[in-house]
Amino acid sequence: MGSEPLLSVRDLRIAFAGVEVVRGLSFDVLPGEVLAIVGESGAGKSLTARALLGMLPRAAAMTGTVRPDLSAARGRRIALVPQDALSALSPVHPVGDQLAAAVRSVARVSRSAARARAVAALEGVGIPDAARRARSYPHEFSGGMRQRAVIAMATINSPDVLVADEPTTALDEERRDQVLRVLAERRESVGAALVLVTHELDVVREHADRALVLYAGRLAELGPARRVLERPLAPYTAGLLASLPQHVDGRRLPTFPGTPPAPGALPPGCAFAPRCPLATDICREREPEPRHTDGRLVACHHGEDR
Ligand SMILES: Nc1ncnc2c1ncn2[C@@H]1O[C@H](COP(=O)(O)OP(=O)(O)OP(=O)(O)O)[C@@H](O)[C@H]1O
Repeated sequence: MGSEPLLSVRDLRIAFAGVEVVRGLSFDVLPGEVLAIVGESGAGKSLTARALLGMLPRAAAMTGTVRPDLSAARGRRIALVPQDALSALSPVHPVGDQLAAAVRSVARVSRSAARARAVAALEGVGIPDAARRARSYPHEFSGGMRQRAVIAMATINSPDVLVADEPTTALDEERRDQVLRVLAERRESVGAALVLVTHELDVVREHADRALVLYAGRLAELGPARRVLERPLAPYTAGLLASLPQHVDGRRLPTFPGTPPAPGALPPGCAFAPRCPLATDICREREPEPRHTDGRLVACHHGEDR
């Protein structure tokens, strides 16, 4: 892993109709790393990932910076592995043609060379009899095969950064493991960094180098995935872990009640304070800024006390 970031996000804010849903996020994506973005539904994971690609919904107002802006090099330097392969693939073209078109969109190569690369890419994600299956349409593929085909598509031009937004939610457990394995293999073979949006902490544990934990559109904790999971410093991370059937260091972690606040109705101070077992007056008054603590960034007034 090199040290110069591939992407630097600074004070990213995303709002809809004047209501901020991503509220001042700063982080880097390092070459070759797997950075997991985790948090509950509505935390701003997808929007953050989409901001990296320059693919925010039209109604979104964004401020802050994502540098460099790779949106014009989408498909070449940065590529998306979407949640739903069916909507990402055209229903009216054979899968192999779509992969070949992706090759030809960035490189001047003959049709037959592009086609050969398409077949090799399908082989690379474990599609059996790839030369024949390249002529099939997406609806003729199983769900797992389709998801592998979009991984082939996203990696076919060897991008620097892959962004995968909950790439396995539509699949059963067995296929989920398969698809994550294929994604990890392909990512490694093209040497891309991967930004992996997920709400599954076992996926983070198995696949990520670093974890960015979001709560209500803000950074709660960012650091080496194993340390964040083994010894969470933000009470929110600890609570997320506790929602899984497991213990950390043999200790039972405290669970927290309630649900995240609606974006337009944030409490004063720390957005997590109403659910937090450690909350004190300062938490209800002032939003904590991320601070360097124990090799990571933690946004909690009591992060160091844990
Ligand atoms: N097009 C949109 N218009 C209005 N609000 C939106 C839009 N897209 C997202 N939001 C809101 O922005 C917030 C963050 O959304 P985002 O999809 O990034 O969350 P998430 O963490 O990825 O959640 P999930 O795990 O459910 O996908 C949510 O409150 C969501 O309702």
